Amino acid sequence: MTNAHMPLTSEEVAGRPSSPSDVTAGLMRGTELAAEVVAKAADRAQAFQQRTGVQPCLATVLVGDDPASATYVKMKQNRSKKAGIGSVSVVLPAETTTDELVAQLEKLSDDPAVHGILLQHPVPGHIDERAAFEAIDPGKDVDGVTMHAFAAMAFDEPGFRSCTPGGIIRLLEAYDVPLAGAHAVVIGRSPILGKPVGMLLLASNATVTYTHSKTRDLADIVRTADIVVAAVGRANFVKGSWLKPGAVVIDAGYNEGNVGDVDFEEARQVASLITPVPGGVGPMTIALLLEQTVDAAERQNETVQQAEADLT
Ligand SMILES: Nc1nc2c(c(=O)[nH]1)N[C@@H](CN(C=O)c1ccc(C(=O)N[C@@H](CCC(=O)O)C(=O)O)cc1)CN2
Repeated sequence: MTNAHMPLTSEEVAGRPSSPSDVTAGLMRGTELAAEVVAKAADRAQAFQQRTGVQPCLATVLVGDDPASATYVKMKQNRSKKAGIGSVSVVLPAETTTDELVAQLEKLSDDPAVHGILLQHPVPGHIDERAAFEAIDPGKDVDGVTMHAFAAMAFDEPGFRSCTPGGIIRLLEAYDVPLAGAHAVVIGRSPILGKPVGMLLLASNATVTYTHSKTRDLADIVRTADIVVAAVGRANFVKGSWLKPGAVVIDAGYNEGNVGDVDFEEARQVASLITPVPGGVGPMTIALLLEQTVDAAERQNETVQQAEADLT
């Protein structure tokens, strides 16, 4: 672990009051780790462009006018640009049909100038989101949302990881959190977060318990966890009293107003390490997206080179 990954004490958290009697968790600083990941991706993007004359390119697809989704897409485009990654923006009206969206994603999948595709979740309710995700070429699924990516995560095979889950694992590794044999409790079972993060933890030999809105005695189960991943989508849902002293708490919530799924003030007095919101998991999501876009460009270029070599 580099100095940049040393946990912050509460005293270092700008704007947060602390008292000498506080027993507080160290902070897992996603912003700093994400900056390192993005800097490396930017170097690779530049080297790729110098070598091939082609700029790695991410296509973002936004359906409808949800302001939060529009903000996240803008953040992804801005950070791509800063990292020397090109972006193509597709914005579709809220009344877009599943067939129209699928056609658009297939078109981007066939476009050799596009290396990665991101469909912003959630799409409007009338759209079959699974059908839309599956229209993304698995080789361009840099957001790790296709069944192909999920199977690769489940079988611990190389492939693109779902970005938030992949970012969470990188944070745990950077802070030397032992995963093998640890009991990880995942709260939430969404296809982009809860389900894949459990698969990745399992691949790292953690013992994983999935919980969700219908789980009985949730607090009692959470209290047995060495690692808690809160991905439930409800602001301040996880209370300090639910935590085992010394637990590592990953708050993957992104509720309105930059509020996480964990009651931070309570949890930090019980946990050993905790991700803040903002500044924890969120920045890692975008960092993984950019890193995987460069991976995709490199892999696609190798495939083209190989095909050309096979022809000669
Ligand atoms: N196709 C996808 N859709 C969605 C994903 C995803 O990974 N793929 N994740 C979420 C939202 N999300 C990205 O889309 C996201 C949410 C929050 C952040 C973030 O960095 N938040 C900051 C605070 C915001 C700010 O700086 O203004 C933080 O936590 O520090 C990034 C990405 C749903 N949809």
